[in-house]
Amino acid sequence: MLYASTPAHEKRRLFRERLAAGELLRFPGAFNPLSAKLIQDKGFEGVYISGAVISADLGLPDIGLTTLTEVATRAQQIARMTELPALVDADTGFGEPMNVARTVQTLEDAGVAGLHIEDQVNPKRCGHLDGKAVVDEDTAIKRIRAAADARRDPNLLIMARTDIRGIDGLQAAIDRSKQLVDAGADAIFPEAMTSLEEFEAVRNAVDVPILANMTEFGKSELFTNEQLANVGVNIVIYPVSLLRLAMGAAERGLDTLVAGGTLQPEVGSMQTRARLYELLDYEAYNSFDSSIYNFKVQS
Ligand SMILES: C[C@](O)(C(=O)O)[C@H](CC(=O)O)C(=O)O
Ligand SMILES: [Mg+2]
Repeated sequence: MLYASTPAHEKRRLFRERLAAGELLRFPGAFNPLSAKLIQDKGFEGVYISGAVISADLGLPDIGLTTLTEVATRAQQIARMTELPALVDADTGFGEPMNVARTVQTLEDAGVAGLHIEDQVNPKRCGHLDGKAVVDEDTAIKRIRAAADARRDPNLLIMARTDIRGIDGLQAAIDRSKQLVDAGADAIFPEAMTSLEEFEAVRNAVDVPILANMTEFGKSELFTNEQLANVGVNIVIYPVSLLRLAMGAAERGLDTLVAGGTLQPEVGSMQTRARLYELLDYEAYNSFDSSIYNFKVQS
């Protein structure tokens, strides 16, 4: 009921513990706090908070238009609704290294377990698009160093994302990943890897956890959990997937309504009122006042 009971520092500690255990941790992207509850209910290990989703949710493209305040607000709303660790996309860190430091402290206060900062220039774009540009080595290193130094909870996971693979190739991604680990990154997000062999090459080059981005309509094939675990990937994200599924369903529903003037044919595919109330733990609110949940719901 209300918010999750696990304090943020405890979520971070448990996240670190599970990462150290070496299992593949699955983080679907929550497009809102309610979907974070669903992700937890289905037994996943964590929740991803995607910059692309926050932008799309606001009706904007993912080109660095969102502000730290907007991202931190959404991250807090999502993170507090789940016992699971939340990993948030901090894009390029919202400015210079000193801004990156403030970004880290603000997101730490928002209760996330980890965040990633990428080496793209601004305006940035989706890592799976062509025509990206990255900052030089020195700037990329300064961002990560500032991030690592800024956290107050040593268990807050600072992940460095590099977008260089799509520009200068795999070897450049390996070199930069190593530099970012030396700069203090706790984990590496090699963006837009094209094959399992590429993930494996990054895995073998660094001594920290690595993340695979299984975004649809991108550069990577949608590898299975087993395939990713076999090449030593530690975290897999499905950043925009739930939003795409929900928007696909919403569009089909609206088409049905336009065509037939009623949503009756769609009711069978909707989440029921009973299931929604179950996810919201509606009945538990009777502990405040026994007249809150004193009705029967049709399922
Ligand atoms: C992971 C990502 O940074 C995100 O914001 O979710 C995006 C996802 C996407 O646009 O498909 C990315 O740059 O890969
Ligand atoms: Mg992003």
